[in-house]
Amino acid sequence: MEFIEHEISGVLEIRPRKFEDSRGYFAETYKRSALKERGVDLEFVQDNKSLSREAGTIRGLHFQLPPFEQAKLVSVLRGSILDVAVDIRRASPTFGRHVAVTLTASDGNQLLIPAGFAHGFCTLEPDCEIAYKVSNPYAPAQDRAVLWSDPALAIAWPIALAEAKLSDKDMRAPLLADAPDLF
Ligand SMILES: Cc1cn([C@H]2C[C@H](O)[C@@H](COP(=O)(O)OP(=O)(O)O[C@H]3O[C@H](C)C(=O)[C@H](O)[C@H]3O)O2)c(=O)[nH]c1=O
Repeated sequence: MEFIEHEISGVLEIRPRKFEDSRGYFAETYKRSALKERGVDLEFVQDNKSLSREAGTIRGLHFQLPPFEQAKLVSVLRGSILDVAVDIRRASPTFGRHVAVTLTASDGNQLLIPAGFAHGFCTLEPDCEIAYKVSNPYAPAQDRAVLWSDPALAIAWPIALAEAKLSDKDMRAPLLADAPDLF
């Protein structure tokens, strides 16, 4: 399992080792002890999966407020996504900055996103299926979003505003500067 640091401390790209043979491959895609050895001691309590049928689908930027804040371990089962984590901790020196990493089923790379970050992705091809672990259960009352296309975030999404496919909820999300509840 290889760990790759990115611009914001705590956000880690993970590349599980693939054991390939004539049948295909085997990979350990999550090992608590390996994360703990890397200084990441998280207990994941829920697994999620989503399928997005069209390329250019945006899901996010979502987060849950304390006491149900969620760290996430994101994997791609089919297709490829641009995965984005935005630091929304007001006291953080990297508040409002983001990490964007292309995750693909073929690479098997993952993104570990600490609590205190808003998470979202854009699909890069049709029929993208993602699976992700979260460290707190779903809590609708604490579920929040900030606008994926907020100019202040300067996220280089691979899709024009008018072409993105997203939910009404995500269309109506507030700008980061206007978000009432952050960390
Ligand atoms: C997140 C979640 C949702 N739901 C229900 C609530 C809705 O009726 C339905 C679709 O939910 P939503 O539109 O929020 O799904 P996504 O847009 O994929 O949201 C996710 O997308 C971004 C990328 C994330 O990081 C979050 O984990 C999550 O918010 O599933 C549940 O029952 N449990 C859950 O844990």
